[in-house]
Formats: sequence, structure tokens, C-alpha cells
Amino acid sequence: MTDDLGVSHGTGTPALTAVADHQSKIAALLAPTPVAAKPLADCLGLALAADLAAPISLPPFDNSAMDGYAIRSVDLAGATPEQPVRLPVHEDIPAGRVDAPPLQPGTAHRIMTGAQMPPGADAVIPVERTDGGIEQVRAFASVQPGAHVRRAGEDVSVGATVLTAGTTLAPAQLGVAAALGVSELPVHRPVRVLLLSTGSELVAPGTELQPGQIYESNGLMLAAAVREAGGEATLLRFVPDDVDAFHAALAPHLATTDLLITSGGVSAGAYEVVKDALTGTGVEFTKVAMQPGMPQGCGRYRGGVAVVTLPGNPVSAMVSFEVFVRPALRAAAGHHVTRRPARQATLVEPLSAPAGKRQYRRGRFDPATGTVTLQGAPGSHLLAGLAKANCLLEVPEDVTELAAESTVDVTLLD
Ligand SMILES: Nc1nc2c(c(=O)[nH]1)N[C@H]1C(S)=C(S)[C@@H](COP(=O)(O)OP(=O)(O)OC[C@H]3O[C@@H](n4cnc5c(N)ncnc54)[C@H](O)[C@@H]3O)O[C@H]1N2
Ligand code: MOO
Repeated sequence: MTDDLGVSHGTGTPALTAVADHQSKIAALLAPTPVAAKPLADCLGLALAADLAAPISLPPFDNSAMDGYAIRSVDLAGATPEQPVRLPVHEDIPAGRVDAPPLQPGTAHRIMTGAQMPPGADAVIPVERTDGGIEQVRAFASVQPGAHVRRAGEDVSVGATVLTAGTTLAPAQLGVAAALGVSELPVHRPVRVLLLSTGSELVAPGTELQPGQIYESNGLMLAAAVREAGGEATLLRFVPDDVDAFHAALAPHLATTDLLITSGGVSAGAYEVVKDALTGTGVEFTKVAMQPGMPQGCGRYRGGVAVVTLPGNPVSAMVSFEVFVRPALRAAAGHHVTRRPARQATLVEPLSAPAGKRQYRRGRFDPATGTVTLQGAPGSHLLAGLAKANCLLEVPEDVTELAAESTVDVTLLD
């Protein structure tokens, strides 16, 4: 028997965990977050926790769609530029005026966009089709009954379901809630994520690199990914490679954390602090049949906080976040849409992939041509390729070669 490194073993080599199985395990770790009412201004990006029924109709009353004159359409029958119809103007109705007297036959009320239609009028003639008169008006065209009138309830009828539970609240959803007079909405609290990065070679961007050091990037990148997914992120960087220091760093945050995400320190080396500290606390480590992102772990720290341990290689960490964490995080925070948009695309160049692993390559999808171009080699340290990519290509476990022009599944990242 030969393992994924090409090394021969006896029959005791553990099988790789399937991607779907690890996804399910992580999804099962996160319970739905609590629900609370929040002011609309604080709801952007959160998931609505209950259907929203319209407390009023929209528009609430019949109103004019144009600046012009409220009239009876019969009074303008036959009006043309050559033979205009002349009507006396009795009232001015700006938006907000509600005491305009009923329109008498053969007269006009000057009316503004959004103003309530006066009783007796059945249409509006826009000012551009008239001479714009104040005392009297000459209309140069006829209009159909109902022309330029916005009817009460034509957008929303009172009681109708306007937004369903699980909707992610974006500007338009907040807009319609405000238009309905709703000031706060029941929403799920975001998942509170503690990000922890270890590694004695890591230093903060902005400082000078000493030999053997690299800049810490996973923590910042994953914190941004958590926020982009609608979660709350707290970042703990430069936790020393020491088991006691690791537990001490965690302790003050446990009561306010739903999910701990670590990166690094989980593979097969001698200084794997995450693995050393979390083994025996309820976290299990495994190798998943994917590339990048093979070394993974998850569980509950001392029976409480959910834990996901991501591999340290930066591309592995980000791809693993996309595949395992992001959908679980969104589901727990009540979002019905947990997955990013998927497309099928035509591969521009051939590629090779390892047998028995699902490969995620970084690509640029061109929506105009439906093609996808690889961004860099498969190596999981190649962060610049990820930064140029707008999608992940998925090569199934049983596929080792794809010719140019093959159809591939891609997940859009932006
Ligand atoms: N003998 C084996 N070696 C390795 C295996 C294996 O199965 N057997 N797996 C390889 C794979 S695949 C991966 S992925 C990595 C995962 O390693 P770790 O999760 O233990 O991560 P580290 O060793 O701590 O770091 C890996 C790499 O990433 C850099 N790193 C780590 N954290 C950060 C950070 N916060 N910001 C930027 N860069 C970071 C670190 O410097 C290393 O270069 O293991 C392989 N090895
Ligand atoms: O899984 Mo590692 O993620 O191949 O670099």
C-alpha cells in the first residue's frame, strides 16, 4: 500500500478523511447563534431571524409619479400641441399636503411627485406636456386614466411577507424595512471567532525581518475572511510555541468565543504547539483528502468552545477556511445562503492533480467568455496567486489530468 507521499506501508496506514465528512463535522460543532432585535443601522450583513410581514401598504396612499397636474383624464380628451386644453388651476399640492379639496370637473390641481392624489382626479399630466401655468394651465396632450398615478399597495400590501427568515440583510432589504416604518429587526448575533496564530518564526508586518523570520499573514487574512463572512473576529498573534503559554493565552477569551480557529502547528514536525496543546482536550486531528489543506483538526476545547485547526501554509489556511469554516459560520449565524456562487467554466490550459485528493486550484474566471485561467502552481505557499484569483477550481478526487477546454466547477470568491 502506498500513501499520499508515495511511501509504502503495511495495511495499518489510516485512510484520509473525505472532504464532505470533515465539512459535516465542523458544521455540527456550531450551534445557531442567539437572536436579538437590533436597530436597522446595525443590521447590515446579519441574517434576519423571522419573516417580516408588512405593517403597512406601500405606497401607503395613491400618489403622483410626476411633477405636473392632477386632472380628470376625460377633461384632456383630444388635447394636442395645436389644440391644447385650457384648465384653471385651483390648488397646489406639494408632497406631504393632505388637505387638498376634491378636484372639480374641468379644473386642475398642480401636484408634485409623491404628493397624495386629490379625490376626483384619475391621472396626472407631467409638467413637460403643459405650459407650466400657475393660475391656469394649457395641456398639450391627453392622458389615459391612471396615468402617472402610483396606486396604494401596488408595491407591498399590508400583511404580505416582504423578507423571509434567513435573508442576509443588504442595503435593499434594510431600505424596504425602513420604508415600511420598521425601526429594528430580529437578527442572529454573528459567530464570535478567536483567531490564534503560533510560530516562533512569525513577526508583525511593519517590523524589520531578521534571518529566518517571516511576516505573520494568516491571522490578519483569516480575521478578514471571518468578517467578510459576517462573523466577529478577535486576533491573537504571536502566541509562543509553548503549551502552557498557549492555554494561558486562550483562557481570558473562552467565555466570549464561539469558535477558536488556529493556523499552523498541526502537521508532523517536532514543534507542533497547536497539536501538542489541543490533543486530549477534545480536539481530533486528521488528514483530509484534499490539496491544499490536508492536515486538519476540529472538536470542542474541554467540552466547550468549538475549535477548528487549519494548516499553517497560507493558501492551505485560506482554502480550508473557504471549504470548511465559511459555510458552517454562515449557517450558524442564520444565513440561508451559506455557499458562494458556483459556475461551470472552460479550462484554458491543461492541469494535473493528485489521485485520491480533491484539488482546489486558484483561478481567474472570465464571465464574458466563461473561461478560467489558473493563477500560479498548486503549492500552498504561493499566496500571490491566491491574491490574483477570483475563484477556486475544484478537481474531483478521481481526476488526475484535465485537458485544455475541459469543463470544471468553480466557486466565485468575489
Ligand atoms: N512530514 C510532513 N510534513 C508536512 C506534512 C506532512 O503530512 N508530513 N504536511 C505538510 C502540509 S500539507 C502542510 S499544509 C503543512 C502544515 O503545517 P502546519 O499546519 O503544522 O504549519 P506550520 O508548520 O506551523 O507552518 C507551515 C508553513 O506556514 C507558515 N505559517 C504558519 N503560520 C503562519 C502565519 N500565521 N502567517 C504566515 N505564515 C505562516 C510557516 O512559516 C510554514 O512555512 O505541513 C507540511 N509538512
Ligand atoms: O495540505 Mo498542505 O495544505 O498541501 O500544503
